[in-house]
Amino acid sequence: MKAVHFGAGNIGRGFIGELLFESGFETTFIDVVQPIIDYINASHSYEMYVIDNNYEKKVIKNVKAVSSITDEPAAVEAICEADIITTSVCVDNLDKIAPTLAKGLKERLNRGGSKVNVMACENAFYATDMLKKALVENKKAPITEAELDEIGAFPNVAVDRIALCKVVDGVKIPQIQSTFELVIEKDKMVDPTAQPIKGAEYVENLGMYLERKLYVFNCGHAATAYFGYYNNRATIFDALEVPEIKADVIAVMKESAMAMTKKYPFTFEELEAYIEKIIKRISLEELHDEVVRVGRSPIRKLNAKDRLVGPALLAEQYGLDNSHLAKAIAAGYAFDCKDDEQAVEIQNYIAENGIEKAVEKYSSLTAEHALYQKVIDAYKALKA
Ligand SMILES: NC(=O)c1ccc[n+]([C@@H]2O[C@H](COP(=O)([O-])OP(=O)(O)OC[C@H]3O[C@@H](n4cnc5c(N)ncnc54)[C@H](O)[C@@H]3O)[C@@H](O)[C@H]2O)c1
Ligand SMILES: O=P(O)(O)OC[C@@H](O)[C@@H](O)[C@H](O)[C@H](O)CO
Repeated sequence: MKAVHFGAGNIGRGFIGELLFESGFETTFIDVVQPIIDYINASHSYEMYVIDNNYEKKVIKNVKAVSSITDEPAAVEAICEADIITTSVCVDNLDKIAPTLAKGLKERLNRGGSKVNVMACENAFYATDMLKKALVENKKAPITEAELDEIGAFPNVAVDRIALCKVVDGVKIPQIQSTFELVIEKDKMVDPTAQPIKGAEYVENLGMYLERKLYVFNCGHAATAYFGYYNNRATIFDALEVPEIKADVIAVMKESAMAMTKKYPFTFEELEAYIEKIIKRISLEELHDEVVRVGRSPIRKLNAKDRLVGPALLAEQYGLDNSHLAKAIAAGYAFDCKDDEQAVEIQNYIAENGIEKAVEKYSSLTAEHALYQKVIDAYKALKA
């Protein structure tokens, strides 16, 4: 069995690549970073380490890598031959992989190939749907929605594993936490009874798992990163060592959890137990997970559908308290990390246009939302 995975980064190699290997796939990674491609091809294997298991070394075999920049025909060929196609490139890059993927799927269709599952393993609100939209909208390799439906199936996915890396000789080597969850939208698969990736869960009600992951876990994680950054803490562990930050983060997660209980059949007690488990996982000292990694790409994270504004709006819709979420969003707007392109863009925009216009532009909030003024007030309080 053959797999194609776009993005040989922390999650690509440290999570999806491992599960594909354990499930018997021969995986072709498609990436744009030549040193990673060369490293994988040197031995057709790669190493990864399990942080919370005494850095146990795992070797993942039966892999190769191709560059979509210098060898797109090889990428297209791999897509034509694949039994499954996955991605983990960050949703901001889905439009960049779309032309190569579209070219491959169109060629597969022209050759009369079989229908293939395509899944975007990204932290976002229904990332596979976003990928499908990017495929249809890409101008370089036109493909219609009808053609996509003829050659592919597009299940959404919830993806959970803390995957970091250590740089050795210029190559990022994945360092992962043992706990993981990969939840797949069963009814959208080519064959809803098949379970091609071992270790994954196949469910009919993905929404509740996806939103719990993004709106509770990633929500609390991002809040920790932004509060921590504001308070000059380097890592998530350091941030959660500060009792006030920890209390605020738990309050943020509970506001989000309360909204989840209105939308889905979760009890608040279940979600409290989930929050406790997540706080334990993210505050493991050995992770050395930097607040700048967890807070990265704030334009993406402050989007109305993403992990902070998404649950805050949901809480508002149900008439629930979202004041701690508003404070976390404000801290996101205060994230002035110079090494993060998106943070620099937001800071420049705020400097030129003010926080009000920034909140309108990046979070699509207007004075019609009660949340709008709460975020602005919280931001001004932070800056006072
Ligand atoms: N790291 C985690 O703990 C974690 C956990 C769950 C989900 N995720 C999600 O997984 C995705 C990837 O995160 P990551 O931490 O692995 O990031 P990463 O930066 O380590 O990996 C991204 C990879 O994508 C590659 N890439 C970028 N643009 C590309 C393009 N146009 N074509 C091909 N490859 C391209 C990069 O070179 C890199 O190797 C994100 O959506 C993230 O939200 C991450
Ligand atoms: O990957 P991002 O940038 O969407 O979010 C940063 C972290 O919250 C994220 O990578 C978590 O570590 C991961 O989602 C855990 O499963």
